[in-house]
Amino acid sequence: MEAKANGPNNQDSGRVIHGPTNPMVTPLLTDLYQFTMAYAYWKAGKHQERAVFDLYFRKNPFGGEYTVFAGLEECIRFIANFKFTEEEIKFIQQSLPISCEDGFFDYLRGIDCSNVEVYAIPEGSVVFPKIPLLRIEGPIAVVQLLETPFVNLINYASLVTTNAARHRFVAGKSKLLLEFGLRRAQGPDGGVSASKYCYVGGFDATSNVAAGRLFGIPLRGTHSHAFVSSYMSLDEIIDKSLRRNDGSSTCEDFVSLVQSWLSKIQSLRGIFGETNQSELAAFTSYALAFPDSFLALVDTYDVMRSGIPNFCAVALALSELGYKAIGIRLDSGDLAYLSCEVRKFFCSIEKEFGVPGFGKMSITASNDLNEETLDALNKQGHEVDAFGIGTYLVTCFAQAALGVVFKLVEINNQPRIKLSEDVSKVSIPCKKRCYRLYGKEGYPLVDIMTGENEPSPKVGERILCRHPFQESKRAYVVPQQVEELLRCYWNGSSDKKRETLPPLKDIRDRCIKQLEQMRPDHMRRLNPTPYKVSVSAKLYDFIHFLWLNEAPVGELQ
Ligand SMILES: Nc1ncnc2c1ncn2[C@@H]1O[C@H](COP(=O)(O)OP(=O)(O)OP(=O)(O)O)[C@@H](O)[C@H]1O
Ligand SMILES: O=P(O)(O)OC[C@H]1O[C@H](OP(=O)(O)OP(=O)(O)O)[C@H](O)[C@@H]1O
Ligand SMILES: O=C(O)c1cccnc1
Ligand SMILES: [Mg+2]
Repeated sequence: MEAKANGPNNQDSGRVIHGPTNPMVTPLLTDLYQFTMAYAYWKAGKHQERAVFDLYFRKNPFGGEYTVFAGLEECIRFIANFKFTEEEIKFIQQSLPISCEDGFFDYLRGIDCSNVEVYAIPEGSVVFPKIPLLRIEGPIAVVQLLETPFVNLINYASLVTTNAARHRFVAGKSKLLLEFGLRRAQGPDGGVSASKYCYVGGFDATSNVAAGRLFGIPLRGTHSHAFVSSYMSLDEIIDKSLRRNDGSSTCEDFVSLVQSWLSKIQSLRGIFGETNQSELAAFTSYALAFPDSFLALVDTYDVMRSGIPNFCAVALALSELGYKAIGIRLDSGDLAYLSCEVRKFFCSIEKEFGVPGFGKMSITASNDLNEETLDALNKQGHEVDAFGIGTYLVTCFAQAALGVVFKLVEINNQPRIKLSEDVSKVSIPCKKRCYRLYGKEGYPLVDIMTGENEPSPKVGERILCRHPFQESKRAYVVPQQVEELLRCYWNGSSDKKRETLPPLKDIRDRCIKQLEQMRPDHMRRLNPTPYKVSVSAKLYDFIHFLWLNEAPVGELQ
């Protein structure tokens, strides 16, 4: 699925930067108006003017006070290979008015991103509203064409990474989190991207095999109800033999061994009803196929009256042959109550039959889980070890989009501002530098934006941090650590040093580490404290000077 690499400078420490993961990501994956604007810039002779754009979002998603930034690598892969094919040029020509001059299409033929620079916050970082995630500088016509694909590549990636991180936060560090969303995702790219970015956000594994291959994400899975209901009786099992785990001998009739264990469980536990025999057949058959890693879905008929005794009979038979079953999955019912009942049952079997570790077998839960249900389970008390989460996670059910924007902040070294009746939509002008200032306790305290040529904040030196728009909101900070946020990830064909693209695992590690470093009150689900985002005193004054300059003075009649 990797597109060919054909860009101007697509070497990363000697490695080729491949095209975007999804071959649908081409220079045509943009809005028509980017081409009409590019034409108008060209027609006016303005297309080479040097522009600076900021890519940022305005509000944290899911009612939270943090966001995890993701999608950067795909953006860099895109620009490293940005080049129109002849066929694409023809299509653009057909799509624009016939009056558009041929010279524009010759211009498009020649463009790539060798004059573009991208500064970005490292992927996997915790980020906040208004701070540029990317600062893109280059010829205005080219950078304009990048707006839509960049916003597209970052919006969902950051949203779903944040969603995954929030699920991880509620589930707790010790739980195994499995992403099961492919079937419910918004199309194939939604599915593959979800698997990639849920891993970044702290999930442990995915059921999505394509994502496992593309990104090296661990693959995990159980089995479905169809497997259980496809069996009618134990007679269907033809080859009943199973070699002992140590290879010393073979049990010729594993089915009978399972049945004898089931009788022992029934007599010892005083269970008089019959368990479902087709379910027993399915479990036995699955154990014969995977004796080393037996895990059964136990809720097809009745969890406590059938699924669990059947599972235990198979697991005990396996144990007699030296194998250790993994555990069960629950996919319906009251997951808190059932998981506790199952754990008690496992523990009693461990005691009654003297099978060490039986009580600790893994309990996986699935079925329409989300942050709220995980939270409810925690409050009730449960015995679940692993959660399989699909629909709510990958569709980002609680919030449809992050609302990433791409705004012009400077052209030909002239700062630009976008005004709005809604103050939160006023853009912050100038090519900027951004810093994270850390406090005494090691927590990030505030992010601050300054003009490009202002001196950087210094450790131990007091600096005034101002709310960009509210005059009365300001604070002095003496940082204990200063981290510059924007780093160079793309510098066209220049020799300037740039960051290499880290492996996905490193992006995930960064995300987990940064989330752990946040002050807990920013992270809590109910009424979290907003993290402060500020500007320097100088930038504050400039924003307001420009604002007054650009806003027309009204006239009262
Ligand atoms: N103890 C619990 N506390 C809060 N929510 C729970 C608890 N146990 C399960 N849930 C959630 O309740 C919902 C139950 O859904 P629903 O009633 O549709 O399923 P079900 O009847 O259990 O199973 P089926 O899929 O067979 O219909 C799911 O979203 C599940 O995650
Ligand atoms: O519930 P989600 O978070 O989306 O997790 C994935 C779901 O997909 C599977 O079955 P499916 O939903 O296809 O069938 P089921 O509802 O009958 O279990 C699985 O059993 C989960 O229920
Ligand atoms: O492996 C599983 O149990 C699984 C995979 C996808 C969806 N639901 C369950
Ligand atoms: Mg379901």
